[in-house]
Amino acid sequence: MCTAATYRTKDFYFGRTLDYEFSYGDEVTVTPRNFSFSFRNMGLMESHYAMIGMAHVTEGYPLYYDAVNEKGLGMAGLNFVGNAAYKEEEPDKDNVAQFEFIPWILGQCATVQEAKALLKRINLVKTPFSKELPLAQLHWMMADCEEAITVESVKDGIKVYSNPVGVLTNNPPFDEQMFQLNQYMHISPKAPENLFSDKLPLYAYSRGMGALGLPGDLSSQSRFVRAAFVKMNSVSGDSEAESVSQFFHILGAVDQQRGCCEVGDGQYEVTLYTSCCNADKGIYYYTTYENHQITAVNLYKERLDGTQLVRYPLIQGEQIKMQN
Ligand SMILES: C[C@H](CCC(=O)NCCS(=O)(=O)O)[C@H]1CC[C@H]2[C@@H]3[C@H](O)C[C@@H]4C[C@H](O)CC[C@]4(C)[C@H]3C[C@H](O)[C@]12C
Repeated sequence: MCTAATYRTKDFYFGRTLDYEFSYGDEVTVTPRNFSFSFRNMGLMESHYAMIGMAHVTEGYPLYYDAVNEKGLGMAGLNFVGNAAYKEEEPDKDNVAQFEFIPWILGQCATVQEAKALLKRINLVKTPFSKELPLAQLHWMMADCEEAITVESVKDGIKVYSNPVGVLTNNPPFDEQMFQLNQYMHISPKAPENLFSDKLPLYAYSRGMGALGLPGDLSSQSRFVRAAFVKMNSVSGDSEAESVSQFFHILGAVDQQRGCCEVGDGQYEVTLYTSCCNADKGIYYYTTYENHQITAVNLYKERLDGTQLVRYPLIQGEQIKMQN
C-alpha cells in the first residue's frame, strides 16, 4: 500500500509513502533538461523540463515512482491492482506506456491545467518496459500549488477526478474512496459533546475523543480516511523545517511497521521510504524504513541543462546522534 499527499504552507510540498515487501532498487534521480527520452510510440523528447524523484534506473532509463518537475508539478504512481486497464494503441491518440507516463507529463506540463489538456489525448498502452519488468497496475495523483487530480486508466477509459483532499492511496477507485469520507463527517479534532442522550451523564474522559471511529487499520480505504483527516486538520509553522517536519508527521499517520501486514511466506509490507518534495524549491527529502534521519537532494545543485541522469542511492541505516 502506498499513500501520496500534498501540503501547502509558504511553499508547496508533494510526497508519498512507498509500501511494499521488497525494493526494486530505488534512487533519488535527477533527469536534466537535455536527457533524451525515447518514447515507444511518441518518438524522441530531447529537451523538456528537468525533474527530480524516486526511480529505479535500468538500461539508462529512469523508471519513476514519483517526481516533481522544475515548474512545481508533482506526480506519483500508486498500486491500483485489479482496476488499472491499459489499452492497445489507437490512431490519433498519444499512445504512452504506463512506465512513460511520469516523464510524458512532467517533461511537458508546468501545471495541472496543462496536464489536463494533454490527458484529453492520452491513451495509456499496455507496452511493458521489458520481460523482467512487466506492467505495473497503477493510478496517479498529479498536483501543483493550486490543485490536485487523480488519473485512472480503467476498462471504460481514462478517468480524471478532481482531488480536493490532495491524498491518494490504492483501491477502490477514487470516486468510491471520496464517497466513503461521508461516513466520517462526525469526526473532529475537537472534544465531542454528548449528543447520544441528554438522559445519560456521558462526558469526554480523554483528549482525542473527537476522532473516535477514525479507522486505524492498514487497508487502503482506511489509510485514505486517516491521511485525509490528518492532512485537512494539519497545523504547522510555515518555515521550511516546520513544513517538512509536519509533512513527515502527516504521512507518519499511515506508516506501516514490519509484522502488521503479512503478504505471504513470512513476507511483510512496510513503508520502504517516505518522501516530501518542496515543489517550489526542487528539494527532495526522504526517510527510509531503516533510516529515520531526513536526507535531501536539491535539484538546483545539479546542472539542469545536462544530458545525463544524476543518481543518489538511498542512505540506509539509522543515523543516531549520541548526546553524551
Ligand atoms: C510497488 C509500487 C507501488 C507500491 C504500492 O502501491 N503498494 C501497495 C500494495 S497494494 O496495493 O496493497 O497491493 C510501484 C509504484 C511505482 C512502480 C514502479 C514504476 O511504475 C516504474 C516501473 C514500471 C515497470 O512497468 C515495472 C517496474 C517499475 C519499477 C514499477 C515497480 C512497482 O510496481 C512500483 C515501485
